[in-house]
Order: sequence, then structure tokens, then C-alpha cells
Amino acid sequence: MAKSVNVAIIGSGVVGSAFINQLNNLKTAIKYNVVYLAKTSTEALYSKTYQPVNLATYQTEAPQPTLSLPDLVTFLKGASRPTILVDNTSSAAIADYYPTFIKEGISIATPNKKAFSSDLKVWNEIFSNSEAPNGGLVYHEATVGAGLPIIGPLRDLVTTGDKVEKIEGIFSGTLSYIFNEFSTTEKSDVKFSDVVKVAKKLGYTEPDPRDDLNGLDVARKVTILARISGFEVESPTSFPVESLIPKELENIESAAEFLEKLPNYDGDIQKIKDEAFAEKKTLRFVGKVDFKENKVSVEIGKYDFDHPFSSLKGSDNVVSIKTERYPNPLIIQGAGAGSEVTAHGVLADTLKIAERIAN
Ligand SMILES: NC(=O)C1=CN([C@@H]2O[C@H](COP(=O)(O)OP(=O)(O)OC[C@H]3O[C@@H](n4cnc5c(N)ncnc54)[C@H](OP(=O)(O)O)[C@@H]3O)[C@@H](O)[C@H]2O)C=CC1
Ligand SMILES: N[C@@H](CC=O)C(=O)O
Ligand code: NA
Repeated sequence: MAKSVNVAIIGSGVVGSAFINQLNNLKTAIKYNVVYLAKTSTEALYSKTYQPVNLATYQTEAPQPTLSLPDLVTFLKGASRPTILVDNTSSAAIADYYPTFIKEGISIATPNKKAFSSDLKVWNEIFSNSEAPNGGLVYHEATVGAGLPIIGPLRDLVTTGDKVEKIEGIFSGTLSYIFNEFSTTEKSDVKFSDVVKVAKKLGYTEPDPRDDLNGLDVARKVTILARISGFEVESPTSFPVESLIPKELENIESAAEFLEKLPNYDGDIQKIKDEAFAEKKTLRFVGKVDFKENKVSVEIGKYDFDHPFSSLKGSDNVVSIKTERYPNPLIIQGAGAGSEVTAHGVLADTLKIAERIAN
């Protein structure tokens, strides 16, 4: 008989809906039974008898209220098959619950950075629970560089005994897109606030684009890479992070009001861009982990027109990993945000888990 695994999906937004579509079109020997699908924070599809949710029609099916996280654990553990929880939200509450899911033997595939980049204590709890007998597995490739292969290869290097010396790169699809469009090697009049709005429309930004502009999203990614490399970063706010949010807009309540007021501050960043242009340089938003200098940082940097960062396109991320074995750094480059590339990273992780646990 074919092997099978149960899947619980939380979230059907930009990434979640692309994930559901890719899973629905999957042709593999393993059977994936989606026994729970939370379309939103309040609406879910599931049945007490674990009948698979129809992924072709989920949008129009009548939902029930979502289960609380403890009730979800009980529901998933009541099934006879092993389960993979796919968290396609940016919820901190769900992320805080990962140690419990994992302890209860439920595996996790996710693009949600929160659990891996908050307090170091949570990171340690997640991975020690996962290593315990009967602990769930955890894969989170899409938390850095979306579907680009960064976390898997970096873990492979470290586990096999290589030593990371320096990681440097452009880790935000949103900020890559914004600066690639805004600060170019040709003179241009494009306004910063206009490019921010397009990045949101293209699905690159976090649900609230201020989480990208304040540098926190990049700080979270840098925290994850630093921790995998053995640099014990306490939290994403424990090192210098440059913010692109104008001081006067720091305390605004809604994202909509923030976007409405942002054009009033276009002049400030335009001035920095013009100064860089006069030096034949572009602006780029860069994250670094430097073992030699014992330093982690996130900041705007100026790069010569002929530097590889200056010719980046679209929402591309670029990561340079220098190790003992790779003194000429390993370079990984490609789209680092967007629905399809992120969903494929999460789905590939789901398949890797299924290959290990399906029965
Ligand atoms: N977009 C991208 O390019 C990339 C995104 N990511 C990560 O992917 C994740 C999802 O991003 P994205 O799809 O863009 O975000 P969206 O805001 O488009 O989607 C989030 C979805 O999750 C739902 N949700 C939130 N909280 C809960 C909850 N407690 N229970 C059930 N459902 C919930 C939301 O429903 P509701 O409307 O009710 O809140 C919404 O459907 C984020 O963690 C992001 O950082 C990672 C790499 C790239
Ligand atoms: N908002 C993020 C999405 C991926 O993590 C980005 O722009 O990179
Ligand atoms: Na990745």
C-alpha cells in the first residue's frame, strides 16, 4: 500500500494559497491527506473523521471556527498517521507553540521566521525537543531567501565540520526590489514611497510592510543564519539594525495610514541616494555575520556601480558564505520573495519530512 502522511495547513494568504495550489498538483508516491486547513485566523475546514479537505474547492467550502492550538494538537494526535503542520502565517502565537507541537511528535514546515529568530531560548527548545525520541522534525528553508537553497546547504556545511567565517548579503526581497528600482546606476526620478507600494502589491512585503522597512525582517534572517553557523545571537534586536521608517512615523497605528504619509518623507532618502550617485555608488540594504570581528549587523551600504550588488534585479537576494572550505565564498542568488518561490520552498520541506515519517 502507498505510504501516507497527514497535513495540517494554517494560513491561505499570499504564500498559503500558492502552497495549497502546488500541493494539489503534486504527483508523488506518498499520499498527502490534508486533515485541517485554517483559511484565516477564524475559519477552518476539518472533520472529526479526518476526511481529507478538497484542495480544489477549499475556497468555497463552508468553514467552522478554527481550533485553539491545544485543541489542534489533540485533534492531530487523534489520527493514526504521522502529521506535518505547515504554518503559512507570520503569527507569533503559533510560532511560540512550535516547541509543544514538536514535543508532541508533530513535524513542522514553515516560512514563518518568528520562532527561529526570537529569544535564543525558544530556538534551543525547538531543536532539543526535535532531537528527543519521538520529537517532530523541523524544516524552515523558506525563512531565509524564500525558496533559495540557503539554510539546507549552510546546515550541511556546519554539520560536516566546516567553519563559517563570514556571511554577507541582501536578504530582503522587498528591500532588494525597492533599492534596485530606487537607487540605480542611471539617473532616475522614481519616488521611494511609490516603489514601496509596488513591492507590497507584488506580494514581496510582510503583511505589514513596516516589518520590512524597519529592518527587523532582515535582522530575523541574519539571526537565523548566525545561529545555524554557531553565533549565539540572543534576539534580532540585540545587534545594530538600521531602520528606514521616518522617526515621525514610528508610532502610527495602521499600515494604511503609514503608507499614506510616507510620501511626505521621500526627500530625506532621496538626498542620501543623490549623494551616493554623485560618488558613482548605489544604496543597498545589507546584513552581515562576521566571526572574525565578532559582529552581526543590518544597515544601508553604498556600493560601487560595478559591484555585483549594484546590478541585482527584481526581488533577488544574494548571499555570500565564506567558510574554511570555501575561502572564495559560496554565492547563492535568485528571487528571495514572492508567492510561488516561497511556496515551493515550504512544499519541498514538506516532502522531505514526509519521506522521513510517512508510513
Ligand atoms: N511573501 C513572501 O514573499 C514571503 C513570505 N514569507 C513568510 O510567509 C509567511 C506568510 O506570508 P504571506 O503569505 O505573505 O502573509 P499573508 O498575510 O498574505 O497571509 C497570512 C495568512 O495567515 C492567516 N493567519 C494569520 N494568523 C492566523 C492564525 N492564528 N490562524 C490561522 N490563520 C492565520 C491570515 O489570515 P487573517 O487574514 O485572518 O489574519 C492569512 O490568511 C510569513 O511568515 C512571511 O514572513 C517568507 C518568505 C517570503
Ligand atoms: N518580506 C520578506 C518576505 C520573505 O521573507 C522579504 O521581502 O524578503
Ligand atoms: Na531559503
